[in-house]
Amino acid sequence: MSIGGAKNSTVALIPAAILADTPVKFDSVPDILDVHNLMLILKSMNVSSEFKGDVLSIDPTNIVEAPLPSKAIKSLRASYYFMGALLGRFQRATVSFPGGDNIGPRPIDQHIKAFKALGAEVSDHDGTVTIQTGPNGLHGAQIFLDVVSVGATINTILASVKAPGTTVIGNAAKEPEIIDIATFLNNMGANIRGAGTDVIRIEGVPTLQARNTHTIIPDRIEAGTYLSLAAAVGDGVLITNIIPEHLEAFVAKLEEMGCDLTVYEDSIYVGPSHDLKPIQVKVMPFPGFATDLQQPVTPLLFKASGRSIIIDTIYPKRIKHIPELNKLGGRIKSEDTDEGVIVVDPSPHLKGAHVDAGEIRAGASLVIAGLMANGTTEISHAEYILRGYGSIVDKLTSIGADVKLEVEEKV
Ligand SMILES: CC(=O)N[C@H]1[C@@H](OP(=O)(O)OP(=O)(O)OC[C@H]2O[C@@H](n3ccc(=O)[nH]c3=O)[C@H](O)[C@@H]2O)O[C@H](CO)[C@@H](O)[C@@H]1O
Ligand SMILES: C=C(OP(=O)(O)O)C(=O)O
Repeated sequence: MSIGGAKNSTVALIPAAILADTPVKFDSVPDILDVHNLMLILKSMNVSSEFKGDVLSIDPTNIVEAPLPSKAIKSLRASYYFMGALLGRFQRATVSFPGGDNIGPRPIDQHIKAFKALGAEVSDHDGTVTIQTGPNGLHGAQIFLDVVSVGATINTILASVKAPGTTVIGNAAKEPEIIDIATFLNNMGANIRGAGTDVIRIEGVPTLQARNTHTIIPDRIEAGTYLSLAAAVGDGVLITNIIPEHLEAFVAKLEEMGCDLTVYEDSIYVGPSHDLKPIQVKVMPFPGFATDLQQPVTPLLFKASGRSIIIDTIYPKRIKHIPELNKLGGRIKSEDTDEGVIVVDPSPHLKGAHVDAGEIRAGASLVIAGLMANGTTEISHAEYILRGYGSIVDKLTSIGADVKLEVEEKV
């Protein structure tokens, strides 16, 4: 089975495309709902886009300022990248407050702090954020983020990449997706240094022009999800198109449990698991164990010989999967919802049931547990899963799972 392009890169690259003065092309684009919703948002600005195979072509050369469709904006978190991208393009932006999955509070104060430092005025009325600049537009600035935020780091890059002067982002997030966005922009003529470290320096440039197709990095969260699935129920599965360096913390934990993994240059083989040990996982910003993988790893912990503990320091309220997994026979509880402590006890007798996805990664954990369980599991609100797992039915079928999608709804 092969991993697709990273959702969290793609959903930033598409808004970033409107900064270009030429058409832009991406390949290795995952066929996920978030991409289709972003294409609707582009259309509302007269930006044409075409998605064929795994190539997405975007032509922003006739872009106009227009109200953005609020249903599409609310369907995904990453619509906040239009704040930074529109600011970079037009020196102003009006975007409704982004949606995204319910995984606890998700403030955007650090994004706003950065826009203000770059010279913008920001106001928020009835869920719509209006960002304006004076006659001189944006300018470079020194910004130190109070919390390590992927979204605020990328949004600051988008807003400042064409702003005259030097911008320095301190305490920047180091996720691989940030490097991917910087690579795309630098290949168009941007001057961004330090992406992937916690200090990023940007010299503003007047124009960005695409000269080649940008290949999106593989999705490390999709990869981690299928690694967990393969370790939990597989009889030997090879997962290809992986950058193992992006999954070191995750792979280390699976090895600590006793999973049988062989890591190659760009693929990982997962052998059948026997005698798994419990683990303690503390979620951290990259290169730590990703919060987006705490739910997908949980069903695997059911197979361990003792109690495992997960502490989600990033989203302590990311617990929508718990009651649903328990309906399948899981034995999980959230002990301290302020600290994000989740306790997972051995749960060897899973039984199919009707459960609700609730959000993307909770949904992914239910798919894994459903495949581990005896009998049939029916997952409602599967559209959350389709937000981020391209061709999931085909991929699961290719490794022998019996899965079907009954109704394909948009979020
Ligand atoms: C589209 C996308 O890339 N989504 C990912 C991104 O979300 P997102 O970019 O929204 O997450 P952040 O990295 O910004 O959030 C990290 C932490 O900082 C806090 N925070 C963030 C911004 C802010 O202005 N103020 C603030 O307090 C958040 O509440 C959270 O506790 O990174 C998360 C953390 O790896 C992942 O779970 C999401 O899958
Ligand atoms: C929470 C996630 O996505 P988003 O930030 O797009 O809601 C995720 O991918 O796990």
